[in-house]
Amino acid sequence: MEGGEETSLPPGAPTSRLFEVRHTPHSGRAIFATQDIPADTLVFLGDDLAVDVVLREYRREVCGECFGYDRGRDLSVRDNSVGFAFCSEECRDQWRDRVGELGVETWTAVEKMIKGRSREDADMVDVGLPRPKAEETRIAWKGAADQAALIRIARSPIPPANDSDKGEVVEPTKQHRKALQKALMQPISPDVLTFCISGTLWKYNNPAKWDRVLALAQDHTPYHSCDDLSAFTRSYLHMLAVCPLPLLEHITPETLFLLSSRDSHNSFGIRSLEDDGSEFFGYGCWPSASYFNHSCGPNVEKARVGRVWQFRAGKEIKMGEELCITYLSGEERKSSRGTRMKTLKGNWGFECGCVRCENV
Ligand SMILES: C[S@@+](CC[C@H](N)C(=O)[O-])C[C@H]1O[C@@H](n2cnc3c(N)ncnc32)[C@H](O)[C@@H]1O
Repeated sequence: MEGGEETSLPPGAPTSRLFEVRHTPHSGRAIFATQDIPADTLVFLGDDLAVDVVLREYRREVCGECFGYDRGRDLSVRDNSVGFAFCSEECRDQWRDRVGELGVETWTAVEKMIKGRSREDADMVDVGLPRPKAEETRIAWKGAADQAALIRIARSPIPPANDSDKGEVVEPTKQHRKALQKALMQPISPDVLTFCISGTLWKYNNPAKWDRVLALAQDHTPYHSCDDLSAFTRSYLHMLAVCPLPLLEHITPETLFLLSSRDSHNSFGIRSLEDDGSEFFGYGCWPSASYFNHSCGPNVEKARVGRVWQFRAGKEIKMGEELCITYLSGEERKSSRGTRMKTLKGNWGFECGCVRCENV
């Protein structure tokens, strides 16, 4: 939304006596100081993590709940059935409470599928390939729909013969079971699958908060490449093939696409807390924290403490000034204007209009 015509606060936007969210002509919604803010003031805590991915290669070393990490050592509390490790029993219990009984069942079913494979398929890294356009994306999801319909029937419970309220029941046949087997034989992309499961479970557990995700800035072409898009449609079918039955109606192309389209321009990297964040463990989407725009000369510093982002004034901020963080990683911040512009355009899809870039 551009042009300042919209005045209402989007659901889930951050609120504070220190700042307000307003529309800007060129960079969407942004956060502006409503009073002078002294340096080092804690301006906001973002604690509403909605979707998170701990990359498969870090699952033994990074706590599934608080993202704690001990220099690459395997964590002490392993929950092999769900495929996560935790730094303490407390973290494991919190994780189980958060995902709920259906969540635990889901992760268990998915882990069983991944472990049953002779070879784990790696997620592709495909930076720089052409992104599938909206029409290609629509066609790919439509292509998955026919197989999805067969899998749903293969997994539908058959009501007892004397059940008078049968409705339109299609009995599963060989064709339906074959579609399910075919889906299971497709390569698994564990990190894409994790993203899809995490988001679907969050939506299932927090239906009233879904509008906070929908309110975020969206990317209409969120898939990095055709391979990435295909990893999502395969993950959709994998989920339909193994997730517990009560979750099936919640696993839809619409939900998975909306998750990607909002995550794309709003996710934060989950990185190591030391070494300038050199280890990239995964990423997550915190809707309230997604209203900070980027500046190449930011006045707000962000730091992750467990599952929470702390935002602090990095310098004195005057009333009316925009509060900005940087989206660039350590090394990227030191690069030239041209390189920064290219990185921001490639990763976040915008031409940086920050004061540092404009003043060159
Ligand atoms: C995490 S969101 C920030 C909040 C966003 N402005 C909104 O309305 O929801 C990131 C998006 O904000 C916009 N944005 C952030 N920083 C910007 C900047 N320095 N120049 C131009 N656009 C920017 C881009 O559209 C970017 O993809």
